[in-house]
Amino acid sequence: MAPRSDSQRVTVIGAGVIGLSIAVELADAGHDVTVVADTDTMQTVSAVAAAVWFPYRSERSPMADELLRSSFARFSRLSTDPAAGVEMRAGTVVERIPSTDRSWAADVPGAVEADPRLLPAGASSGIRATLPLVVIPAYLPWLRAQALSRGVAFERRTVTRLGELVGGADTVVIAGGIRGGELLGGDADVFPVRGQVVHVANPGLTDWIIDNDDPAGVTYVFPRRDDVVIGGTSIDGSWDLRVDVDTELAILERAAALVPAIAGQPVVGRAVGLRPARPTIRLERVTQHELPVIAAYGHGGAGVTLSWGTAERVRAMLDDEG
Ligand SMILES: Cc1cc2nc3c(=O)[nH]c(=O)nc-3n(C[C@H](O)[C@H](O)[C@H](O)COP(=O)(O)OP(=O)(O)OC[C@H]3O[C@@H](n4cnc5c(N)ncnc54)[C@H](O)[C@@H]3O)c2cc1C
Repeated sequence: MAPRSDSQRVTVIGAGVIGLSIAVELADAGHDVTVVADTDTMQTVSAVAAAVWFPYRSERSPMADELLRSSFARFSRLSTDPAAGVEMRAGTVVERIPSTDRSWAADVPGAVEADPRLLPAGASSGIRATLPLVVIPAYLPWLRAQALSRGVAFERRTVTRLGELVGGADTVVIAGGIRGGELLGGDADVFPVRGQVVHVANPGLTDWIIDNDDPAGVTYVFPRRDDVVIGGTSIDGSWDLRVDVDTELAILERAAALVPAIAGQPVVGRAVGLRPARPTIRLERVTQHELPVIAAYGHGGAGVTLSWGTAERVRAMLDDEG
């Protein structure tokens, strides 16, 4: 895009899915973007994500619904580019509690009531839907390459205080995930929700299944290309990043009960990540700092799901007030 007269120098702190999406979006809008991060993208929480478009453990509100919608539309478009690693895949969301929120399905084309005969024992209902499934090992490198091809610069370091960036940036966007509040004087509302996953070889599955209210523990099976991501756990307040062997065995057992083809498949990977949870996503201008700041963190278990909507909001904030 041609340089614009009101182009800003923007430093984005964070190279997870939120920071990278924002960087691409702002570069597309003609801004001069630098991403500063102290973790390689493939070592972030984003690299642990399963990752299907679904509003798990994140704010539900009209604003969040808008982020969901715009991200869905963007991922749908990206699914036509095989290099991006986004695939539209059919699957089932199992419901065990009659009051389960199913408002997310309102904007999903073709979402229908699941055939009760195909649901696991104990399910009260379910939804069949075709959703974006983001193959993270392909998608995150692709996203970073998209940023680089738009002229985004990358720096690998820790930002210890915002004052360091004065003179080099007109606006700072904080996309620091679980650490998002640290540079803003702390944020007591952010907390980790520990998630553990195991990857097994893909026996030829394409359909995904989510059974979040399985009484034995949250269970999901997301076939990617060569492997299948199986989860999981959802432990509020736990900072423990170690893979727990007993937890892994229990996850495999629950998943095999749900999808028998999983049984006996070789384990090819395992991971633990801390979802950056917050009662509300922090997506706003923050004043009274050394330079203009936009906060963009606290996406819980839906950072991939909400990423493009978040990036579009940040772009609008810069354009409206830049
Ligand atoms: C097991 C599991 C399964 C999940 N499944 C899904 C799913 O199916 N769908 C979905 O949408 N989401 C899913 N999620 C949630 C998703 O992974 C997160 O919401 C998302 O990754 C958050 O992205 P982020 O960019 O905000 O943070 P992160 O990926 O954590 O990135 C934070 C970045 O900020 C940088 N940083 C922070 N502070 C500083 C600083 N001071 N200086 C320099 N750099 C800094 C870090 O280095 C890093 O680059 C899952 C999460 C887990 C753990």
